[in-house]
Formats: sequence, structure tokens, C-alpha cells
Amino acid sequence: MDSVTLISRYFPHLTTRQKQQFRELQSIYREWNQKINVISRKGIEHLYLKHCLHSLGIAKVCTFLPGQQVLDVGTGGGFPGIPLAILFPDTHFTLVDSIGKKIKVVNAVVKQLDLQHVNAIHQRAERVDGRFHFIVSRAVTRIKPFFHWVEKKVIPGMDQNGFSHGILYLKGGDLTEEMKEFNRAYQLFPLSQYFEEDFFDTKVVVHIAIA
Ligand SMILES: C[S@@+](CC[C@H](N)C(=O)[O-])C[C@H]1O[C@@H](n2cnc3c(N)ncnc32)[C@H](O)[C@@H]1O
Repeated sequence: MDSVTLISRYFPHLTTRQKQQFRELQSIYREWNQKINVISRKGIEHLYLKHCLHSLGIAKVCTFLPGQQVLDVGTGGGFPGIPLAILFPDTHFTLVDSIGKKIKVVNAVVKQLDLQHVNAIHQRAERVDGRFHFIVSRAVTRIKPFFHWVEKKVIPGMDQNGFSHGILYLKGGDLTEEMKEFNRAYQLFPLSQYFEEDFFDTKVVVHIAIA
């Protein structure tokens, strides 16, 4: 199944421009990954399943609205921020990472895809200024320290769909211990309820409401 067919299967309303942007990602990452390693070799082979579709799991849980601000913490090569930004062209995205060369790759992707609603910053998450409706992330740290880094950066409230602002974190595997140390309410959304590939069997989105 080619790249866009996989994404379109679960997101059937993509525009021609969005399909083209997803299609272009593979060659852009292949080219940049030779200079600066941001995705493992295996990851590049499975770019659309393990990086793009996984990132878009967040979109199955929450539809970002025009004008909302979303922060991607520890974006690395741009995940989950870049696929989400392609899907939501009217939402503003800030992608941060503490490693400058990763932000260099993200900036190249942003430029090549002409994603004018995306801003990439070389910064530690704890030091980012600004306030956001949602904070997204994958594979950066445990939920408890992550929450302390970012909780004050969320604009408390609820969107017009009744979904609380807050954190949307992509996690996998057994979360029992990790969530036990986190003394706050949260909700888990298993991605297997949206995507049928085995890869998603243990994957979840953790939503921490800051209302
Ligand atoms: C394993 S990578 C994950 C990258 C990307 N989120 C993904 O899933 O492909 C973790 C990233 O988090 C970044 N990172 C770790 N601590 C950070 C912090 N305090 N502020 C900003 N970035 C951080 C690292 O530089 C690294 O790029």
C-alpha cells in the first residue's frame, strides 16, 4: 500500500495539497536523514505507518480547531507535529526540541512543504514561552516529569466540541508503573480502536485534561 493510500484509508477527506505534502515527506526525510539522522533506517522504511499514521492517532482523539495553538515537545524530526500540521492547516503549531540539528531538519521540512502555520524552535521545553490549547508529544519522557514541564503552558478550558484542553501524549507498551506515579486524572484512548494494523495493538493516546 503506498503512502497516501494508507493515510487516506483512515483520513478520507484529505485535499490534493495534503496528499501531495504527505507524498513528498518520504523523499524529504530520505534526503535529510543521510545528512542528519533523525529517523532510524527502519523508521524510514515504515515512515507512513510508524511515524505519520501514529502521529495522526492524536487526530482521531481530538480535532484541532482553526486558530488554536498546539505545542509539540521534543519533536525530533517532526513527530507528531509535522503530520498533524499537514492535517490541520488552520491551526498554529510550535515544534520544539533541545537539539539544534533536529530543528534544522524540521525547518527544512516546513520550508519544502510551505507549512506557514508551523514554527520550529531550538529550545528546552521547560523554557518555551507562550500558552497553548494542546501540548502533544511522543517518546520524550515519563508522564509525571513531562506534566511538570508543561502544565503552566496550557490555556485551561474546553473546545467547542466539549473536549478539554491539555496534553495528548502518544505512548506504547505497559503503562501501569508510569501512570501509578502520576497522581492526576487522565484518559487513555487505545489506537487499535481506530487503526487495524498490528503496530497499534499496544499504542494509546494519553489525554490529561487541563480545564
Ligand atoms: C526519542 S526522541 C523522539 C522524537 C519525536 N518526538 C518522535 O517521536 O519521533 C526524543 C526527543 O526529545 C528531545 N528532548 C528531550 N528532552 C527535551 C527537553 N527538555 N526539551 C526539548 N526537547 C527535548 C530530544 O532532543 C529528542 O529529539
